[in-house]
Amino acid sequence: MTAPQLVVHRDKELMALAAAARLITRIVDAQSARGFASVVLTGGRNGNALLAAVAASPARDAIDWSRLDLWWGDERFLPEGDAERNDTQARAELLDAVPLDPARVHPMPASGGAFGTDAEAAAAAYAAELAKAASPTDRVAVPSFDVLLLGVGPDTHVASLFPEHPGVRETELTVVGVRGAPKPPPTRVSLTLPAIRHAREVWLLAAGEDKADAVALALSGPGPILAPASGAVGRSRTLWLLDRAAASKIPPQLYPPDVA
Ligand SMILES: O=C(O)[C@H](O)[C@@H](O)[C@H](O)[C@H](O)COP(=O)(O)O
Repeated sequence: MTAPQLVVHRDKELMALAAAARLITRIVDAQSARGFASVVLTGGRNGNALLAAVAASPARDAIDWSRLDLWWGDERFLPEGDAERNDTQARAELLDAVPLDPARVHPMPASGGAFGTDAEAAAAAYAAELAKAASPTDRVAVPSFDVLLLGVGPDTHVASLFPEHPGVRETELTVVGVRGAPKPPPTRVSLTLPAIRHAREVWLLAAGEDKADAVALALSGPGPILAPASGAVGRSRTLWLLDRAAASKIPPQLYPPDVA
């Protein structure tokens, strides 16, 4: 397991711009190497700010949008088109402005659709969609995502995996229904840690003073049950993208780097 890499930017605006540049480059590199790229989006303010910065980037069309697979790490289990849904917000920030192949965009099911209010059935359907896209070499039934983006909650939650809740304890399923989420809305669908950990790279986004305790706790290694963000690690890279405020309580032995 790779040690987390920390990158601290002056403020959340610069963090979003720098993360967008980083994501564009990572997608272009993946497409150049393998002909396509696979990215998992996150909800939340920092995730949306990153998408807005990609949309505004002069380099954005270096990406071949027709060869980009988009998935979601979690979704608020609300009716299709609801303004609070992560995919609704992602479409407004970026997706509706770029020529994606709709067949390669995989929103999580909405409530009131084919699965009614059954979040567990919706989760099982998304797990099946992920499994179909996985390759025989994938040891977990999800594709080898190039980048899996995660916002980090003030309680160290990532996706819809909350401290000491059932979802964060899941070790077999790749997608779960979530009920009673502390962050509204209460019913959600979420990737689990086994699915998250199958990503080549996991990028965690946290900005603002209100995340400083969560960042410091997650990086101190209390284990994923107490701090789900600490369990969100990539196979080849785990990158924390922070602003100074969110990094302000990181233990000194972890950051800033010792300058010889
Ligand atoms: O559905 C959601 O709400 C998100 O997926 C959630 O995991 C979010 O990323 C964090 O709560 C951080 O949100 P902020 O970036 O807005 O603080």
